[in-house]
Amino acid sequence: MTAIADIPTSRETTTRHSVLPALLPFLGVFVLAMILPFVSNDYWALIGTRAAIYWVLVAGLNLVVGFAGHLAIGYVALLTLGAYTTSVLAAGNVLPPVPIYGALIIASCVGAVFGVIVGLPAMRLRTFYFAMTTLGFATIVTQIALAWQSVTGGGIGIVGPEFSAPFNTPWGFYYLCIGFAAVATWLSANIAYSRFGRALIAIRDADVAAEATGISKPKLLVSIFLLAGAMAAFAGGLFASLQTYITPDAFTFDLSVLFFIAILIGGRGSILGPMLGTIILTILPEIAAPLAAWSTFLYAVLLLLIVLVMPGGIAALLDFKSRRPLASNRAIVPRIAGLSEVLRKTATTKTLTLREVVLTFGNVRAIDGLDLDVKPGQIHGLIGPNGSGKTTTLNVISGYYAAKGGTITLGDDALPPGMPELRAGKGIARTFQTPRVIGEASVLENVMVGGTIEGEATFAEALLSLPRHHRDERKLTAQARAMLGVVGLEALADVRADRLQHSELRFIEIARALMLQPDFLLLDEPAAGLSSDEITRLGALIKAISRRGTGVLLVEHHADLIFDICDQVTVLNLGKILAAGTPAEIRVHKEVVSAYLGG
Ligand SMILES: Nc1ncnc2c1ncn2[C@@H]1O[C@H](COP(=O)(O)OP(=O)(O)OP(=O)(O)O)[C@@H](O)[C@H]1O
Repeated sequence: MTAIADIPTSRETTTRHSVLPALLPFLGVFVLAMILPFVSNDYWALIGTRAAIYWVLVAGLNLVVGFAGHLAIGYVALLTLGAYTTSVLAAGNVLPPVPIYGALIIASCVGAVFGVIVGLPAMRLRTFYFAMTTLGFATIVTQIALAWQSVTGGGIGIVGPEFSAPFNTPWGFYYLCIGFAAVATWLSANIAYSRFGRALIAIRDADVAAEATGISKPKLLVSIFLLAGAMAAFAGGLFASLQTYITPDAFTFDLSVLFFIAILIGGRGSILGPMLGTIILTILPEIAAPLAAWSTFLYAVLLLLIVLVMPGGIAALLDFKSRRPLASNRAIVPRIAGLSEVLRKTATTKTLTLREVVLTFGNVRAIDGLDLDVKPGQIHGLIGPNGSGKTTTLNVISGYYAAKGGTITLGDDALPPGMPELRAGKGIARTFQTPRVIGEASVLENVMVGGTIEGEATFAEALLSLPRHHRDERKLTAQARAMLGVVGLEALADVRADRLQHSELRFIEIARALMLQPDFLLLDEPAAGLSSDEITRLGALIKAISRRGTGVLLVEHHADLIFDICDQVTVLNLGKILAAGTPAEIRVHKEVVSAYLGG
C-alpha cells in the first residue's frame, strides 16, 4: 500500500485559499462587463444593469440559501422594501427629500432589520415551512405598498430615485451598478471564504457537528440575515432607479423565483455559479423574447432539469479538479510525532465527572444513575452491548441531550444541561458514531471548521477583509494542515470530503476535534469500519493524544482496542454500570464476560 503522504496525484491543490486561480473567472466576467458598452447598444445597457442589480441581491441571498441552506424564496419582499424606502425618501413624501446615496444607506439599514425579522423563523423552521414564511412576508409587503397610498402611491406608484451625472445616462448607471455588483461579490466572497462561511456550510450539512465545535447558529444566522437584507434592499433602491417609476406590479413572484433559481443553477456553496446563474436568467428572457410570458414555466423546467441532471449546478460543472481520480490504494499513516507541535496547550488538571446521571426516552431509561470519572491524560473506555447507553452518555456530556437528573462537572464547574455549543469553549470536543463531515467542503475546510471559535476577527472584520481576519485564516489554515499531517491525511487536504473513504472520514473527525486543543475528547466508535492496520494506528494516535494530557472517553465495540489502550474501563448494561476497573480486571470480570465479551 502507498502511504497517503506519498501520493502525488492527490495533491490537487487549487483551493479556496489559492486566491489567483479562483479570481480569474470573476475577472473574466468583469472584463466582459467592461467591454459590453463598446459592442452593444442602450438596450443591452438596460439588461446588463438589471443583471448587476439582481446580482447585488443574489450575492447576499446566496449566503442564506446556498451557504446556510435556508430556503428564503420570498426575497423579492426585501427588494420591494428597498425600492419603496429609497424612492419615498428621495421623493420627500414623508420627510424632507434625502439625497439618493443617503436614501440607499437608510434603505439598506431598513432592509437589514427586516432581513432579520424575515429570517428569525429559520432558527426553528427549516425547508418548506421557512420558505412559506418568506413568501408570506413578500405578500404582506406588496399589500402594504398597495394600501399605503399617501406614501407609496398605491397602485398608481411612485417615481424612482434619480442619480446625478455621470450616472444619469444608461451606460453611466450601468457602470455604477457594475461597481456595486463588484463590491457585493467582494463582500459575499469575504464572508463565504472566512470561518463564518465555513460555519454556515457546517450548519447546513452537519449541524450537530457544528454545534459541537462551538458554532452559535442563532448569532451567525442573524449576522447573515442582516447582511443579505441590507444587500437586497440596496438592490431595491437601484432597481427603483432603473425602473424610473415603480408600482407593486413591478415586484412579481417571478422575480423571487429568478433569484432563488439563479442560486440553484449556480450551485450551493459557490459564488461564481450563482453569479453566472443570475446573468443567464436575466439574459434568457431577452434572447427568447417570445417566451417571456412563459418565464415561470421555463424556470420550473430549468429547476427540474437541474435537480435531475446536474444537482451540483454550474459550480459542479466547473469543478474540474473533483473529477480527477484519486489513488485507490491509499493508507492512513498518522505522524504522531507532530502532536507536540499541534497540541501545545498546557494540560488540564480537572476531571470530568458524572454523578447519578439519568436520561430517559419515554419509558426507556437510556442512562440510569451513571457515575463516571474521566481523568486528564487517561483513556477511559466505555463499552457494553448495543443499546446499553454509551452514545447517550456521550450525547449528555456534549450537551446534545439534557440529563433528567444528576450532575456533570468539569473540576468544580457544573456543565449546564443541553447547550452543546457551549461545550467546545469548555474544552470538550467529540466525534460521532456516523461521521458528520461536510461532504461538499474540502478536507482542509472540514478540519478548519473545528477551529471556528479560535478565530478573533468579528463578522464585520471578515466582511471587510481586515488584517485580523487574514491572521485568523492563516493561523487556522496552518493549524488544520498540521492537524491533517498528524492524522495522516495531509495529502488529501484539498479534496472534497465526499470523495473520501469511510475510514478517512473518521480521521477527519479526529483532526477537526483536535483543532479545539481539547482538554477532553469524546470518541464514539472511532474504529468502526476500519481495517485492523488502521485500528492499530488509530489506537497509537489516541494513546499519544491522551499522553499529551487530554482526557479521552472512548466508546468502542472493538474489545482489543479498548483493552490495549485504555487506563480505565466502564461497562454499561441497560444504562447502568455493570463493572468498572482496569482493562485487566474487566477482561476477567465474570458478568462482563457472560453479558458482553462472550464465553
Ligand atoms: N433519540 C432517542 N429516542 C428514543 N430512544 C433512544 C434515543 N436514543 C437512544 N435511545 C434508546 O436509548 C437506549 C440507549 O441507546 P444508545 O444509542 O445510547 O446505546 P449504545 O450503547 O450507544 O448502543 P450502540 O452500541 O448500538 O450504539 C437504547 O434503548 C436506545 O433505543
